Amino acid sequence: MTALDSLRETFRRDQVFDFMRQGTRPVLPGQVDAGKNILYLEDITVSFDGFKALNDLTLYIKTGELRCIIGPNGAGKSTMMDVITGKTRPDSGTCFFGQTLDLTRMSETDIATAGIGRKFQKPTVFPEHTAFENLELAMNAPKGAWHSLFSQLSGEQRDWIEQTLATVGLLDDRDKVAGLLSHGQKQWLEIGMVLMQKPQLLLVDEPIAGMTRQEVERTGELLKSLAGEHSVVVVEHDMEFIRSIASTVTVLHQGSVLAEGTMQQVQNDPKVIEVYLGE
Ligand SMILES: Nc1ncnc2c1ncn2[C@@H]1O[C@H](COP(=O)(O)OP(=O)(O)OP(=O)(O)O)[C@@H](O)[C@H]1O
Repeated sequence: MTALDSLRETFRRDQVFDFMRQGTRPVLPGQVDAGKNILYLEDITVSFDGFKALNDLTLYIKTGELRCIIGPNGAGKSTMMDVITGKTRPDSGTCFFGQTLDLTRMSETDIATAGIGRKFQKPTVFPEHTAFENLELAMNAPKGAWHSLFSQLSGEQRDWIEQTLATVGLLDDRDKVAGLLSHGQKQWLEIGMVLMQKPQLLLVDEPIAGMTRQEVERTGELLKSLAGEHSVVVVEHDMEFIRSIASTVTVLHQGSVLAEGTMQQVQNDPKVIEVYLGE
């Protein structure tokens, strides 16, 4: 048994919490009973026309950590994110959020409500609305735009929007329409929009594509600052960026975990070198 396998065995959810396997509890926002880990993917397989995009994938994300997922094109990174958010259902395997929420049995909406937010690669902000309004719309998204148009913000809601603007570095641009923000600022605004739902787990797809060097640095700082209060999973190709933010890196290859450890450990792993050189 390799060191990675024995680590997996130690943390297998069914060994640590086996009495809880019977079913899911009702979804209550903010009540995910995360322990040491917030996310448990075990033996996940996803096939597309017989091709295994994920192949017995087992992966755990610790509560409050910032984890980077890397891997060559087609390794299964997006498919893994799709399984976590309920967009893709696995053929087999389990995917638990906290110790009791079985994500494979929940709708995409219920998963989002339970506290998993995803920031896609392409920003989808509302360009005609200000940064402040974008966050207001995101806060009210579950209730619909109609509610947003005709409801008054409470002081608490206003504070939360302002606090989020500060977190993503857009307080000075709060009244600027999003269409006029720089590419990097649009990305931060969208991260802010996801944060409005107070997710415990934040999934971020390739956050720095197309950013200037300075924007890349600020994005790294932002993601690091979100870890702790949130668990953050970042899929990214840029090794320099990953080295600057991640303490733990997981390398996917052909739908499974090839290696896991610090950037230095995975970089020196002969299996990883072979896969990347072979690209
Ligand atoms: N809906 C689908 N139908 C058929 N094949 C798919 C589908 N989605 C993904 N695949 C295949 O599954 C494999 C894994 O794809 P996935 O997008 O998860 O990889 P990735 O690691 O995110 O790649 P990239 O870094 O290029 O985004 C690829 O070979 C892809 O072609």
